[in-house]
Amino acid sequence: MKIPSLLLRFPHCSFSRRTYFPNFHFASRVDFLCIESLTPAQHYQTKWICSSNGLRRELCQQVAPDQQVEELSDREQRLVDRLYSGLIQGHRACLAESITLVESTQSRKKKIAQVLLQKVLSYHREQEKLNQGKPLAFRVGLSGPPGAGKSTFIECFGKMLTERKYKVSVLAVDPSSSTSGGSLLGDKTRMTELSRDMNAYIRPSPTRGTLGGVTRTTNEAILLCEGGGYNIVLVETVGVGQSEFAVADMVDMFILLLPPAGGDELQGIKRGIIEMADLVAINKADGDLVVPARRIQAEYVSAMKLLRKRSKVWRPKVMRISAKTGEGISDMWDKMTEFRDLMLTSGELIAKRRKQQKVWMWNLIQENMLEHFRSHLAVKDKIPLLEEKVLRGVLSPGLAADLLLKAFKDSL
Ligand SMILES: Nc1nc2c(ncn2[C@@H]2O[C@H](COP(=O)(O)OP(=O)(O)OP(=O)(O)O)[C@@H](O)[C@H]2O)c(=O)[nH]1
Repeated sequence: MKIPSLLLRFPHCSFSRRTYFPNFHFASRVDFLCIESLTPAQHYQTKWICSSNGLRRELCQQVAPDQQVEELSDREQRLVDRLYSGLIQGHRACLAESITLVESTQSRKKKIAQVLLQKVLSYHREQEKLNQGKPLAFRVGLSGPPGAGKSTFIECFGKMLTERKYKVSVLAVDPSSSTSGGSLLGDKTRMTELSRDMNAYIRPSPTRGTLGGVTRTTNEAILLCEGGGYNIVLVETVGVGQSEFAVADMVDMFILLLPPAGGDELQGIKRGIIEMADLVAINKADGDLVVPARRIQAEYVSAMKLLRKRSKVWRPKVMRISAKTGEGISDMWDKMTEFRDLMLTSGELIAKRRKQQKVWMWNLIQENMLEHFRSHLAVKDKIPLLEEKVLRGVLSPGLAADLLLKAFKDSL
């Protein structure tokens, strides 16, 4: 294996490079060694990481951008170039068009979208290197039951951030729109003031697709927003389904927004979501609702003490805010930046992002494999027949699955 370049090296550790690369004449002590190699034949980039735990190989990039570019027609290439340059110059129209492209289910458009994404990723890597390896944007997930005040909060919070010279993008994940035909997020006029702000970009939820599809495009939309210079990316979801679990796997910090109501009114909220929250904000702590908000805050503070510790440096916080009056919003941002800084300096943020990349990869594989399986010639025609036999009870589901899987494997 050709190992062309040494990227990182941290001193202070007892670890001999000679152990792993006998042909290399190494300096004696290194803590962490990271070597990247690009093997064009294999079409992927490999990163070798040595630590005191041994040597491991990580797959980093699918394909170098210029290898894919060759496959595009001149017209498609011009489209990629136009979107890319518009995007990195911060044109909102190009960002919107790029997100529409990644949301497309048409195979040619999907291919063009992947080329664009690769270009954006390369740009992203360069920018991160210039930023001393620190992430360019803070990715925040926001979830809460309908009526908790998410739009009111985003409007108030977003305006505060743009006034502080941040560029904010808001992405909505709402797979309910694909199943129920109506969108909980995005349909009505929400965040009217923020949507007029030149330093904010609001993307309503895509109106079709499975949860897997919507989350894939949301992950890609996050990258595009970051490429467009947005340094705060808010991903909003309704906390009554599965989407919030998917969102928690895309962001640096996960926030749960709750109204000052207990028990019955929060039935839809799953316990699991509370466990994922890095910060719980009890909204509407104004007027007559201050007292119930205090009570709910105390309840959550004690409940969260019992939860499993997920970070070495951060204990989830419970705060009271009012999105209507703006009270507590600035303090909440202070807590959020405290979280980001602690996670960054401890290395947990980077580790979390790496893990998320892996989850993302497996989600994509799962989704694509199933699609590939269902449409494969060896099984496509057999599926209706076997399904029907399973429905009539003349064939067990296990045996039907075995038959289909065998037909698929034999054809490989
Ligand atoms: N008193 C008070 N009311 C609030 C506050 N924030 C939101 N509301 C009200 O709560 C209602 C719901 O607010 P939204 O912002 O639409 O809530 P949402 O979570 O976005 O709701 P969905 O769009 O249905 O998911 C509205 O009538 C708001 O005016 C607050 O801080 N205090």
